[in-house]
Parts: sequence; structure tokens; C-alpha cells
Amino acid sequence: MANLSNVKLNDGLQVPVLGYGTGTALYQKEAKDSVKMAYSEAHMHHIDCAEMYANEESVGQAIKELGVKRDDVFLTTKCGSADPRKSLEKSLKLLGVDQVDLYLIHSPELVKETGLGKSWQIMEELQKEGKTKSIGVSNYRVSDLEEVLKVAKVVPSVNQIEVHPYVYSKAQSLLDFCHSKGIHIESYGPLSTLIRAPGGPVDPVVKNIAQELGATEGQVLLKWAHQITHGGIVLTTSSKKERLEEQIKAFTEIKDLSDEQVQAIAEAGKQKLHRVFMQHMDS
Ligand SMILES: NC(=O)C1=CN([C@@H]2O[C@H](COP(=O)(O)OP(=O)(O)OC[C@H]3O[C@@H](n4cnc5c(N)ncnc54)[C@H](OP(=O)(O)O)[C@@H]3O)[C@@H](O)[C@H]2O)C=CC1
Ligand SMILES: O=CCc1c[nH]c2ccccc12
Repeated sequence: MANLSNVKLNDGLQVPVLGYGTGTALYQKEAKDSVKMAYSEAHMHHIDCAEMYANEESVGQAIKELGVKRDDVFLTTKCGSADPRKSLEKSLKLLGVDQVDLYLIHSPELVKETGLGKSWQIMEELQKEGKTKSIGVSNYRVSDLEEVLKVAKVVPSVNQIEVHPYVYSKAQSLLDFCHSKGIHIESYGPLSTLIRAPGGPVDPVVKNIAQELGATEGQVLLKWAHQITHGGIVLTTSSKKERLEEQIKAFTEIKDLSDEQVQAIAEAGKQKLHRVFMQHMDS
């Protein structure tokens, strides 16, 4: 199987373009077997977890049992409290590692009390101390990022947000803002039109494009999330090896959507709004 390409962040860190999510409800607490399967059978070497998923210990066990070198796994976790230092120290212990590759504040709502600027300064200290290679945010709106950028010495490397056609109309200005500041997008929920809101205006458009490209509808949606975010990182997941292989092939075998195809999906997506997670993003 061909290797996945990397996305280069604004601090130079290389991230595999496709990440394996462990936050999807079914395997929220017990991620060991699914992470081992995704790594060894489907070559998913980029793992996304979070303090709030309550699964870091099982992700750490998976890495240990796989017996791979630390550098052969790209590991992200996210702060789930108002105190990034305390949270990261706890996460490192549970994961059984000295350093994560990417550390994110899971939501601005969590650090309101600490302050968005102050919590970002703590993230910068954690990076300086080597507890994480890269630092970023998740579910931050333009106004949240502006508050961070007022004090930031380090521009967040990523903003991990919900990206699929039914949130595109709401996300468009945030995508443009992040692009203008060199903040890469990590898309989550990319398959939502297919699996969480089927029967909508995007389905026939995606079906046609899939036929044109000789791809599956899921592969078209993963590529769309990557391309609409200017070459961003995409997070997905599956409990099934065959689906994971299909997801990888979207980035190793299927050709890019044309600009017209990307726009056709975006236009169809604008006809409906369906946000699955983090409702504050629409406020
Ligand atoms: N920062 C944040 O606030 C958030 C981050 N995330 C992160 O992103 C990750 C991915 O997010 P998620 O929304 O789950 O991603 P997706 O939208 O890609 O959905 C993945 C789900 O789709 C199913 N699936 C996969 N392929 C297919 C297919 N071809 N046909 C039908 N169903 C399919 C999988 O189930 P099956 O096992 O049956 O294949 C899985 O449950 C999460 O695990 C988490 O790590 C997610 C939400 C919020
Ligand atoms: O990360 C976002 C959504 C999510 C998925 N599983 C959990 C568990 C606890 C908090 C949030 C989430």
C-alpha cells in the first residue's frame, strides 16, 4: 500500500494527511484494539485522541503493544479542562509518552475562565518545555482566534473543526481566515452528509462525482474536505479494516476533484445546515 502524504504545518512539523479518530462515540472509552488494527492493518499512523474521550490510557496501551518506535506514530491529544498544563501532564502519564506531537485546546468554551490569551500562553510554555512538538486549537471561531493572536508569540498550527458540505456556508469565512494566517485546518465529521444526514441535496452530486472518478462516495467526501480546506488534514475513523483501507486509498489512489467538482459539492451543501458537534460554532 502506498504511503500517505504529509501536510507541513506552520512550525515545520509534518503530519500525515489522514488521521484516525478515537472520539467517535462507539469506541470512546476503549480504543486499544481499534488503534492497533488501524495502525497495523490499515497503516493509519496518525492517531487523534482527547482527554475528554477518556481513552488515552487505552491509546497508550495500543502504542506499547504495537511495539513501534515513538517517531512512527503521530499522536494528538486535546486539553479538556481550563488548565492546559495540568491536563497535558495527566495525558502524558496516561498515554505513557514524554511528548505528544500535537496538543490542542479542545474548545474555547473550556478555557473561558482562564482566558483565551492566558491559556494560549500556557500552551506556548508547554511547547517550549518539549511536552508537545506543536500547539493548536479546536472549535475556535474567528473572534476566538483574534483574541489568541493578540498575545501569541506562536501562531496556532491547526484549528480542528467540523468540515462537511452541510456546515460549509457557516465555515467558509473561518476557513479563509485560518488560511490567511497560516493556520491549517483539521477536518472532523467529514462523512456527515452520508452517514448523519442522508437524503439531502449533496447526495446526488457526490454520487455523480464518485462515478466520474471511479471512487466511493466516502472517498469523494474525504477528498472534498481536504481540498476545500486548501490541502488540510482530515480525520475520520472506522471499526472496519476494509473501510479504513478505502479511506487511505482516497489519498493514495484517487485523483483530486476538479475545481468545478469541489464547487458543485460546496454549492449543494449551502442548501442545508446540519451541524453535528459544538453548536457554539454557529454563534
Ligand atoms: N475536536 C472535536 O471537537 C472533534 C473531533 N473529532 C475527531 O474526529 C474523528 C473523526 O470524526 P467522525 O465525525 O467520527 O468522522 P466521520 O464523519 O468520518 O465518521 C466516521 C464514522 O463513519 C462510519 N463510516 C466510515 N466509513 C463509512 C462508510 N463508507 N459508510 C458508512 N459509514 C462509514 C464509521 O463507522 P464504522 O465503524 O461503522 O465504519 C464511523 O463511525 C473522531 O473520532 C475524533 O477523533 C470528532 C468530533 C469532534
Ligand atoms: O471531540 C468531539 C466530540 C466528542 C466525541 N466524543 C466525545 C466525548 C466527550 C466529549 C466530546 C466528545
